[in-house]
Amino acid sequence: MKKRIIFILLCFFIALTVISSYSLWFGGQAEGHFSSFDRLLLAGVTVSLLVYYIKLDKNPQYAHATINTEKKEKEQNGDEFFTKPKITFEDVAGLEEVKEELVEVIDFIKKSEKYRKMGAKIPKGILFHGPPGTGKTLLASAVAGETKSAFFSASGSEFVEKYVGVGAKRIRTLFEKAKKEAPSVIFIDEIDAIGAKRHLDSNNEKDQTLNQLLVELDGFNTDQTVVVIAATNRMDLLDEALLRPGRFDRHMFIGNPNVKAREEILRVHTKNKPLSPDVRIPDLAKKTHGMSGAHLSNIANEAAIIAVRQNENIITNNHFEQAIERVIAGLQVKNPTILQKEKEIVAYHEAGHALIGKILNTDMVQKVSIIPRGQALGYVLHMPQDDRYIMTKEELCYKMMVMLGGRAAEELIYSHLSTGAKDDLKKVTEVAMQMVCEYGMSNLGFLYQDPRFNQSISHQINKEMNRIIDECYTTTLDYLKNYHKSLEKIAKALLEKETLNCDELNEVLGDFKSLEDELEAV
Ligand SMILES: Nc1ncnc2c1ncn2[C@@H]1O[C@H](COP(=O)(O)OP(=O)(O)OP(=O)(O)O)[C@@H](O)[C@H]1O
Ligand SMILES: [Zn+2]
Repeated sequence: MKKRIIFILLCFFIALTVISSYSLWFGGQAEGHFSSFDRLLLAGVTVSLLVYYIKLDKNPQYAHATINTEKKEKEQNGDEFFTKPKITFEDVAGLEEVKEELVEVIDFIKKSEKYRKMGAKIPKGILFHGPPGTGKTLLASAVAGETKSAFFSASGSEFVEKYVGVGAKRIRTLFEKAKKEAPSVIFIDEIDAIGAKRHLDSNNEKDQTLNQLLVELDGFNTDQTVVVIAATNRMDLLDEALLRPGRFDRHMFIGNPNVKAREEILRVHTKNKPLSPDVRIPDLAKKTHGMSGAHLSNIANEAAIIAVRQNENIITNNHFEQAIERVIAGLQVKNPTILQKEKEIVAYHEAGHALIGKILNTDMVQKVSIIPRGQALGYVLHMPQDDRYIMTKEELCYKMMVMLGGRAAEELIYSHLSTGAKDDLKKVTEVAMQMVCEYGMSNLGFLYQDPRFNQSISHQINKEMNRIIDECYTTTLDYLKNYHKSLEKIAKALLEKETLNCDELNEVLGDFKSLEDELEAV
């Protein structure tokens, strides 16, 4: 309203100024009505009004109408997804392994010409998967920031929920725009919203959107530097077509941070905050086991808010304690003492797996961790091995013993059983079943057995499987008893650091001798 009144006034004064000058320029009738002073005054008012009007026009409050039309135009040509982020890898704390993998992609975007000359194809699709709030979005924008690329960010749910019927069209526009602005990074968060498994009988909006996405992924040429990054918390839901080579074929797991990474994340988020000397970031990192980067950034922010509310100009350790309590309450996490006890059990369980692996010298342990991942409370990652087509009976037994190492360690240390070995036991049972029924490696002889067709023998099969598993378990327990000190060492290190890589594990074990080494020594 105000803007309109000023506009009318402005027009009026411009008209008056023109009329007053008319006589001056053309010697007209009006000469007698306007003195030189009047003309000067009129011109002054007009100029002031003009300046005021321009100022109003720039004020967002009054520029609303213009913004709305601009927004509509942007939606039509895909600009609504577009930004040029300033974030770099420095703003992303931890996640070192993922960053290392991404360096290659960054190099490609920066020096795409060099790669193209060699006939190398651009790594097109990258899939970030892992729990929420772990920095997937942050990392994707950092890739754009590091390479000074255009960043197009959209969420899968936007394509199906808000714009029913136009999802496919919007995907097309998004890719067209990104190609035009290349080098560019397209980020599609919550890809599962459009990329979930398709059903044969349906041809709904979602399937059309997904089909369009597949077409676009297949469609771009090698001379266009466009990298597409998608993110999901539910990789298991995705349609296999999306994960095929040439589409999202590079999968990177973005997990919750370990204690060291949590410390770094807290440092990033407290960088510009006034901290009291009693705030010890390493201690805060220890207290926030199992939390994501988003939780930690939330804690830093909450602590600052609490300090302001208490009229203090510096954030103290007490403020952080309160903030952590609030976030924990929000998460409805079990109380910290139970949490600590469970963490210990998980530490011994995972240490058991890793140690049996080392004793038997089976697959090389790449990483041991007590940070929850999916349904598992901890995990041991083995070095990817060459494809094996044949395994000996001994190797199969070793495999089962590594799987049983978790449960055996729990029994040895706590002498009671927990539910934590469910998955291990399932896998062990499968191996034992194959040994008895398919590989002829039991007292039942060489016959291929199918318990579904031969009910009468299923009792004997179960007995054999039990015998094999029991023997493996007893040996595993004996090994752990003999190597008790090493088990303690690994568990303690895990409780302290939460993850151990191959070198760190070897360091913890010191001059460790595997069974093979021992035998050789004899
Ligand atoms: N590694 C990290 N370093 C610094 N800050 C982090 C990190 N991880 C998460 N954060 C903080 O948490 C916020 C949320 O992270 P982000 O949106 O990237 O998570 P996400 O994995 O994409 O989550 P979602 O799966 O819910 O989309 C970030 O804005 C940042 O403040
Ligand atoms: Zn286990």
